[in-house]
Amino acid sequence: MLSFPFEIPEVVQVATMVGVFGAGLYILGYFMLQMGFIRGNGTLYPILVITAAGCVLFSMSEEFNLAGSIIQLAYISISILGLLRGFLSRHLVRFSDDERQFIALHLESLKPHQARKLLNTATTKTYDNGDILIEEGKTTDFLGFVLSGRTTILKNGRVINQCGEDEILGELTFGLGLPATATVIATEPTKCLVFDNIRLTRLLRRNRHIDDALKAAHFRHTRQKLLSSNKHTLRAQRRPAAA
Ligand SMILES: Nc1ncnc2c1ncn2[C@@H]1O[C@@H]2COP(=O)(O)O[C@H]2[C@H]1O
Repeated sequence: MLSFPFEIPEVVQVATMVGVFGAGLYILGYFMLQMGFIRGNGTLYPILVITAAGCVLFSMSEEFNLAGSIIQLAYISISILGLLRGFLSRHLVRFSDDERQFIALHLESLKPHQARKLLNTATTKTYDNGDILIEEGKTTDFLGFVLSGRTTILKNGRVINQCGEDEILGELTFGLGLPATATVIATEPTKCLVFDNIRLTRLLRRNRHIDDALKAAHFRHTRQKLLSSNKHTLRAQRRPAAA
């Protein structure tokens, strides 16, 4: 029991007050977690738990309780492990130049460890001139990012656009199980980051943040494609008139 040079009522003993403060922190942290204000795998929640557990543990100096102490020590240890894991996954992730090219353009809102998870579902593939990446009308599981080269987009056998470096292909029907809206043919040796559909779908189902970031990237990109497609149509319409 803590002793003080002056008399204070037992109910406001420092250790008790610290314990009550710790209990308050536990409740506050859990409330914020359940309300979605903080994330369980972020930094704030484990820090709150460590502080709360430390306070409750300190309050037990008044009256030792083995089971209570074990729980507090376990909370502290697990939270430290969680913080360490978060730190390592944030600071030890590495990307290849190709992956960095994709992240810089389309995944800026993702944290490095989230981008790493997403890119773990992709591999680099090369296509020769004339290779078909996607066939119109067929259900495709192709989702790729063009690292270099050139592809031609055809609809009903007619060229409607061209896509090259830094563009996404297969995004219009990805995850929808619908037939591809166009045929995509490599018209130069083309290198792409191609996502493994099954692994990617599994990851997106588990991780809403990555799913949102990828959908946002597809949305922005589709907008750009629409503008470039409009330009392509205008150019094609002008050509016979100029001839
Ligand atoms: N007008 C267009 N301009 C550029 N790319 C297109 C156009 N229409 C379709 N595509 C691409 O061709 C792909 C065919 O498969 P998806 O429909 O899944 O996704 C499509 C787009 O990535």
